[in-house]
Amino acid sequence: MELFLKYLTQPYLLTGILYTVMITVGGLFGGALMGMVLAWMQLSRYRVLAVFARIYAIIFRGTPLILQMVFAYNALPLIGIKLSALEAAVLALSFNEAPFIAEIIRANILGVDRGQTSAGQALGMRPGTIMRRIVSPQAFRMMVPALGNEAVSALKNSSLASVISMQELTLRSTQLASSTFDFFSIFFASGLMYLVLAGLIAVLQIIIEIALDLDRPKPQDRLLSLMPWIRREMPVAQTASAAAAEEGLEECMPARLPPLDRAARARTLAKAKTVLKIEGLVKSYDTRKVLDGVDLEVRQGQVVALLGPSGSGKSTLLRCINRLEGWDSGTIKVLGRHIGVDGNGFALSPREIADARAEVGIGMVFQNFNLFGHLSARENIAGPLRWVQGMSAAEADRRAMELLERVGLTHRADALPRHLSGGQQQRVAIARALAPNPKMLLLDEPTSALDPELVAGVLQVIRRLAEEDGLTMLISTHQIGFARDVADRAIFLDQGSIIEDGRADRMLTHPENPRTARFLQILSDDTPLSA
Ligand SMILES: Nc1ncnc2c1ncn2[C@@H]1O[C@H](COP(=O)(O)OP(=O)(O)OP(=O)(O)O)[C@@H](O)[C@H]1O
Repeated sequence: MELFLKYLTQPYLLTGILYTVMITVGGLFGGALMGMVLAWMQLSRYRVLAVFARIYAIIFRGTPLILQMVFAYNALPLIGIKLSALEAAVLALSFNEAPFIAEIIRANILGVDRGQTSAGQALGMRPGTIMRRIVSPQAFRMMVPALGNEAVSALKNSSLASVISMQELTLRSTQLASSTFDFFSIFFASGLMYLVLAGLIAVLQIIIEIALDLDRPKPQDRLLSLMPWIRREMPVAQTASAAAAEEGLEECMPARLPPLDRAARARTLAKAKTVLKIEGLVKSYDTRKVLDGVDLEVRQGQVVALLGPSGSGKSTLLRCINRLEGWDSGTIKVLGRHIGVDGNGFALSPREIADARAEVGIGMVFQNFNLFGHLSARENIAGPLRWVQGMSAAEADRRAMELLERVGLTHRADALPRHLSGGQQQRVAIARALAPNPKMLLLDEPTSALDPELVAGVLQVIRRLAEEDGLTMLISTHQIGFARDVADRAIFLDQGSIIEDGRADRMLTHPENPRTARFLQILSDDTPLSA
């Protein structure tokens, strides 16, 4: 025991720890930098970069680190690169760690829901902004445990540097043991030192996880959770009316509003300019045609309900308009401008498409809300205003609160999306889409992911946009009553083609095409007709 304690505090071993830490930290730092580059290459749309990254991974994951260290220390001098033992160890460990860290980064980036990227694109964010502001913060939170494992593994691998005479902890323990023959005490002490270092990594990992935890309890709650014997005062259960007020529904659910003055709207719309013009749009996935020659013209202020059976191509059509999808042939012009193609007919880069989206101004609301999961309701709105429109923080914040007030959610401004109900999330998503004052709003089944009691609040918000703002809207919906009351025009899509197009109130009560009639009949059997 005495000997063990002596070795535990011996300067010779303690300085060995210092080298071990230097190799580990250097290797991890270099590995992380190279790993980021490799991950970027693998995710790049340029296939050749991905191939290079793969070849690198095969070589450095497939050969032992000990050989790589020997190569860096003994072989590199042959081509004029002379490194100290420390430099060679750090270099080899960096090259060895890089493909493992790259895979951790890549897996977690791919693990972020695709809808987050679509929402960023629809808001006009450039690919770099989406990666930096939306994807990376979410991916990093998920990759911390795996990076912690990698750090412990690098710590243990640093002991292989003893093979190139690096004076780290393992080599010094071995040297000491061979001169004193006190193997047990020395290796026991050195093992304990490795354990302490690994423990420090685990503590650091926990601290980072707590710091990044969006749901972390307030400090006083955390203290209380360590003392389960202390009984906490619990909030009294909500009454139904309090729950409704919390939902913001009271304000959003007045008695059903009177129908639109269709004659007046028709007169205004007849004079309005064309906002959207689609000609001969054809889109296929593999060999299957999903849109088959769609022609459509929408005027400013017009509210168009897009109806059709599941799989008829409604979402695809909306995504094409915003260039979230490419297509095979045909043209789409928004306010006279092609999104995705320059004046000479050449395809734009993703960055140029993002700028075009932001300039043209098309808002998009998704079926699954696609709020940015790591940002509060307020930041979901204010963030894109700062990053895309270049607004000041104060101005963006003011606009966010103004819009949250419009959708009845100022009291939930600082809540994370996952702490909001589906209806509240969709209302925040609508506020976010409205924030940059879009010329046109595309809504892709905005209520289909909601519980029935939350649908009305969202529909009322949309209806106000039509009536009070005169916003041009294209809404894919199965809410026939809502479409009949709010839309000026209804379009029925079947197998990628528009088979009926007319005044919403007429078409939805007296459809001409038998397939429209059958579809409406099925819906009316299943769902209540009014919003
Ligand atoms: N990324 C994709 N890859 C392959 N096929 C796809 C893809 N996205 C959609 N599809 C197919 O295209 C067809 C049209 O899909 P779309 O989502 O546009 O229909 P929809 O009318 O919006 O349906 P729903 O009402 O169920 O949302 C469907 O058959 C769907 O399976």
